[in-house]
Amino acid sequence: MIITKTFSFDMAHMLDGHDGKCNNLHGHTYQLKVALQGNVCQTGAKSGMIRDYGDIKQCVKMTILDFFDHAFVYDETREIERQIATLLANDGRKIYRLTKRTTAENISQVIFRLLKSHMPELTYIELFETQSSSCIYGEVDEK
Ligand SMILES: Nc1nc2c(c(=O)[nH]1)N=C([C@H](O)[C@H](O)COP(=O)(O)OP(=O)(O)OP(=O)(O)O)CN2
Ligand SMILES: [Zn+2]
Repeated sequence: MIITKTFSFDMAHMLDGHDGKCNNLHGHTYQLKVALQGNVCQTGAKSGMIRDYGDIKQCVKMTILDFFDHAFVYDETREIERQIATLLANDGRKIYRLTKRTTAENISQVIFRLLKSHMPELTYIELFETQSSSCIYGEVDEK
């Protein structure tokens, strides 16, 4: 049995060196689906639940949304992205640093690993960059 919960956040990024429009600074409203698999609790306040949806919400907020929502997420290996991030940070704006390109694939890996350390039942995530483009990343990929 798998339970899922879906979140939304807005994020600015650029794919420096991309051979198309994504070379430019732009943003997306990402949809993040998290999926958890585990034993259903049999007793107490959480009886009948794998994990309380409210607890999942709290965890995703504190671990992901507080950092990514309305942030400029950048690849520290790219000079121009670093310069923009520095400019924004010096003016008190929200930035988040990755050590690689901010593709859906790479962001998914980062998000999965951050969440997994707080929610061991996490099985996979699906990150929608647009309504028609998503990346699924999970335990199978980790092994
Ligand atoms: N495999 C990947 N390809 C692309 C990524 C990515 O993360 N992984 N990212 C981009 C850009 O960020 C771009 O903003 C999104 O590209 P695209 O889907 O082409 O954008 P559209 O606005 O045209 O999306 P529609 O859903 O088709 O309207 C590029 N490629
Ligand atoms: Zn994009």
